[in-house]
Amino acid sequence: MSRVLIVDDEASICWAFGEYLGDLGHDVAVASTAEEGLDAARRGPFDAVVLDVRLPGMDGLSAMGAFRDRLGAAPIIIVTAFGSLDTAVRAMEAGAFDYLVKPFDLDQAGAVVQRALESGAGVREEPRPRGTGAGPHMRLVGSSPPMQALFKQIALVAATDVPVLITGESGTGKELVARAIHENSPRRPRTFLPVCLAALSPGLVEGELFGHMRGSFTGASQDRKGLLELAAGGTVLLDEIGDVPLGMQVKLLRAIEHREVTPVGDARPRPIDVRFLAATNRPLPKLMAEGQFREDLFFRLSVFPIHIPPLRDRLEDVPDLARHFLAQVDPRQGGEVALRDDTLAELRRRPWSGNVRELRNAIERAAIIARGGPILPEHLPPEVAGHGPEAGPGGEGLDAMLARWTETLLKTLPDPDAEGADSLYDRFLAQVEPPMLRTVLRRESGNKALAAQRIGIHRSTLRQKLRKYGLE
Ligand SMILES: Nc1ncnc2c1ncn2[C@@H]1O[C@H](COP(=O)(O)OP(=O)(O)OP(=O)(O)O)[C@@H](O)[C@H]1O
Repeated sequence: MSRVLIVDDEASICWAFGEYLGDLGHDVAVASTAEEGLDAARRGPFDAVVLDVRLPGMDGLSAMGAFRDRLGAAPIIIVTAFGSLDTAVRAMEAGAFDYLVKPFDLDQAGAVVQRALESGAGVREEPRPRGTGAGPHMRLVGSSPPMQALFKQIALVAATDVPVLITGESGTGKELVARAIHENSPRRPRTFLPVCLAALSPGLVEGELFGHMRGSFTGASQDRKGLLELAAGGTVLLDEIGDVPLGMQVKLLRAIEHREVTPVGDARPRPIDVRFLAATNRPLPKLMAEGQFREDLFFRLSVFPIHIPPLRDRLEDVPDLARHFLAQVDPRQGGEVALRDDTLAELRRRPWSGNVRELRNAIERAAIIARGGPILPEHLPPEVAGHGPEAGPGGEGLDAMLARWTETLLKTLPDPDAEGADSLYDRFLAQVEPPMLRTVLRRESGNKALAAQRIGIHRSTLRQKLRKYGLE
C-alpha cells in the first residue's frame, strides 16, 4: 500500500480521485490548499503527491520546492485546468513527474499515479535556468485538449536532445512548435535555424548544409562552413523533410546518427553539435511505401513524433487565436472589444483548410478594413468556394460546383470551330489558375522561384502564366 496526498481545492476531485485510488488499495490524504498540503507532508511521509496548480493562497507550482524539501524523492504530479505551454514547462522544470490536464479521466490519472509510484523517484535533473522565452508573437496560443496535449509533449521533449518529427497540415504551426522546443531547451541561448530543404537548389543543398572546400567546384574560391556547423550548440529544423531527394536523405541520416558532416571536397568528417528537429506536411509512411523516403531516416527522426491537428479539429481555439493576431496588428485593440459575437460565430463556423495561417491572414485583412473599429463578419475575406475538406459554404463540394460551371459554359460557349474562340479548357484554366497562383505567391512573399517549386511547375512556366493573366 502506498500513501498518496491529493492537494486540490475542488472537493469533488479530491473525493472522486481519493475513492478511485482507495479502491486500488492506496491510503489517500487530501488537502484543499498548498499550505494545508505542506502541513500534511511535514507530518507524514508520502509516496506520491497530486498537486493542483490553481489553489487559493500559494499556487501549486510555487509550492513545488517546499513539497520537494519535505517529501524528498516522492514523485509529484501536477494537475491544471488551463495548461499553457509555460505551465507545462515550469512543471517539468521544477521536477514534476508528470502533468495532468483537467478534466481528466480517472483511469488515465490513476495510471499516471501508478506509474509514478512504480518509478519510486520523482527527482529529475537540476532545474534549468529559464530564459525570457520567445517574443509574444512567437507564443503558441490555444487551450483546446489537443493543444494541451501538445504543450505537454513539448515540455517533455524540450529538455532532451532527441530528434523530433513534427507533422501536420500546412499552416498548423509546425515551425512555431519547433521554435518552442528550442526555446525551452538547454540550447536556448544558441541559434534556432530553420532550413527549408525544398527551397535550396538541389545542386547546392549539400554544400549549403555540410560546407565545401576551396576548389571543390567551380566558383568555390574559399573554404566555407555549412549551416549544420554554423548552428553549433543550437537547434536545426529540417523543414519539408518529405521533399528531400533520396541521395540527400542518406547524408542527413549520417549527420544525425554520427553527429558529423563531411564538407564537399573534403575526405575528413567533422563533428557537429546540433539538435535535429524535422517537419513535414507530407505522409511519410506513404512516401516510404512508394520508395521515396528512407525507412532508416524515418525511424531515426521519429524517435519522438509530434502531430499537430488541423484547426478544424480544435475550433475552440479560434477565438483565442483571433484575439492574439488582432492584438498583434493593433495592440490598442487587445482583441477584446473588437471581435463581436457574430464575427466570432462566423470565425468558428469556417473550416480553415489553410489552418492557423489562413486565420491569421483573415484577421490581419479584416483589421485593415475595419480601420480601428470592431471587426464585423463582412470584414472577413470571402470564403473560397469548395474550400473545406469536402464542401463549400453552401454545403456544395468543389466538384459539384465545377460540374455546374461546365454545364453553364457548354450552353453559352460559341462553336469550338469559331475563330478566336477560347476552348473550354482554356476557360477552365483561366478560372482556376489565377487564384491558385496568387495564393501561392502571397504565401511565398512574392518569391517566384519558391512559388514555382511549390506548385510543381518550371519557373519560366510560372512567369508565362503570370504574364498571361496580368498578375505580374
Ligand atoms: N498555436 C498557434 N498560436 C499562435 N500562432 C500560431 C499557432 N499556430 C500557428 N501560428 C501562426 O500561424 C502561421 C503559420 O505557422 P507555421 O509557419 O509554424 O506553420 P507550418 O505548419 O510550419 O506551415 P507550413 O507547413 O506551410 O510551413 C505563423 O504565423 C504562426 O506564427
